[in-house]
Amino acid sequence: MSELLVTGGQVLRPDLTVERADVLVSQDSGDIVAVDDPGTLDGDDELDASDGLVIPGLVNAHTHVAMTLLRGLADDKPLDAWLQEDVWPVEAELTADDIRAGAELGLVEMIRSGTTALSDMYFEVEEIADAVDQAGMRAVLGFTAVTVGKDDEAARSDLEESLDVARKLDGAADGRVRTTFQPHSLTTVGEEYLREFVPQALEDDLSIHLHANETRDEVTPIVDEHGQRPLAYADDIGLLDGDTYVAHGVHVDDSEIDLLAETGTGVAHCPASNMKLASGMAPVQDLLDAGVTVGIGTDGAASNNDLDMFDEMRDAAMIGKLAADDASAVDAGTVVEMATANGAALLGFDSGRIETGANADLAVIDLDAPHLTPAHDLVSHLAYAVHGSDVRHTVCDGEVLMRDRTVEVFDEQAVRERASEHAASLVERADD
Ligand SMILES: CSC[C@H]1O[C@@H](n2cnc3c(O)ncnc32)[C@H](O)[C@@H]1O
Ligand SMILES: [Zn+2]
Repeated sequence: MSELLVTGGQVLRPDLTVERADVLVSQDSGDIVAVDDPGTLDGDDELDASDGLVIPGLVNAHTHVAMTLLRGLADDKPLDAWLQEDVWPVEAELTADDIRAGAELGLVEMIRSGTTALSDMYFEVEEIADAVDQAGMRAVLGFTAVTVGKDDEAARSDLEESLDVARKLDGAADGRVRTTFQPHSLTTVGEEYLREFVPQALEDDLSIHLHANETRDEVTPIVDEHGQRPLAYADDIGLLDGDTYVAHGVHVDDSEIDLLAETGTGVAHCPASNMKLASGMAPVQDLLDAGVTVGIGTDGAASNNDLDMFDEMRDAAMIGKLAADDASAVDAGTVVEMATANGAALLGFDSGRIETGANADLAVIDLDAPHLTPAHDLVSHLAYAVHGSDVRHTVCDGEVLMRDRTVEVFDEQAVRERASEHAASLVERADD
C-alpha cells in the first residue's frame, strides 16, 4: 500500500475555510484518506506544500482539448463566421494523429495550471481517451454529432458514432474516463435526428452534453421554426434531465432558467469564449439563484485562447457582476465552487473537494509571490489573483502529474514540438 503525504501547507476545505493541515492520499484507491493537523500523518512519499495552498483539482466543464492546434489561428470574429470561415475548413483536414498531438498539448497545459478533470467534445475520441489515460487525468468524453450540411446517411452515421463512442469508452482509463452522447447544438442537429436518437441515449442511461443558447443567432431560428424558446424545444425532445449539461446557456430567459432548474439540467459557463466571440453575458447569478448547477469551462483554445481555469474564474466573476449589474453577484467563493465542486457534480466525479473519502485530485498553489501578497483572503486570491503558472504540484487519482512544476506524465518539450509540427502541417493542408 502506497500513500502520498501533501505536507506543510494550508488547505482549502469544502466550506471554503482555509486551515493549516496535511493531506494523506492513497495511491491504491486514489482517494484522500485523511486531512489532519500538521505533523500527525505519515506517507511513503511526500509533496512539499509549504508556503502553499492545497486546493481541489480544477474541473474544466466544457472544452475541445485538441483545438490547441488552432490557437491564434482566427481571432476577432463572431461565432458563426469564426466557425464557418476559419475553424470548420481547418477541422475538415484534421487526422487522428493531429488530434492526439493537440490533445496532449492541451492536457499538459491543464496539468500545469492545476486542472485535473475536463469535459470534452470532439472527434477521434479514442485518441483523446488514450491521451487522458497517459495524462492520469479524469475526463468526460464524447463524439460530437453534426447533421447540417450532411446527407441522411452521413447524419445518421454521426449520431450512431456518438452513441457507440459513449457506450464503448465509458469506464476507460481505469474508470477515469466517462462519456456523454453529444448532439453539437439545437441548430446543427436536425429535429428528426434528435427525436430519433435522444430516446436511444436515454434508454442506455447515457448522459448528454450539447451547446445551447450560445448566441442570439442560435435562438431566433428555433423560435421562428418551432414557436418555442430553444430550451423548451430541447425539453420537448427529452434532452433536459439530471444527467444533461449544456455548454454556454447565455441567452436564456426566465422560463428557460426555470426549466433548467426543474429538470436538474446543468450549465457549463464559458465566460472567456462568450466575451471573445461577443456571444453575450450569461445570467449566472440568476441561474445559481434558481438552483441550477453551474460549472466553468474554457471552451476550446481557439476561442479563449488558453486553458487556464484561474483566468476563467476571474472572468466568470467579472462578467457575472456586469450581467447582474451588481458587484456582489458571482462572488469569489461562488466562482471557486463553480470551478471545483459544481464542475465535479456536472461531470459525475466524486472530486472537487479536499475531504476524506473524496477522489485524491488536488493542486498546490505557490503563495510565495508578489501578486499574492499580502494574503488577507486566500479565496479572493484564487478567484482574482492566482495564475495557472502559480501551480507547484498537480495530483489526480493519487498520482503525481506535476511535481515542482515539472510535468511527470509527458515529455513536455516533445509534446510541444509535436503539436507545433502538426499545427503547421494542418494549416498548410487547409490552405491548399
Ligand atoms: C465536433 S466538436 C465541437 C465542434 O464545435 C466547434 N466549436 C468550438 N467552439 C464552439 C462554440 O463556442 N460553439 C459552438 N461550436 C464550437 C468545434 O470547432 C467543433 O467543430
Ligand atoms: Zn464548445
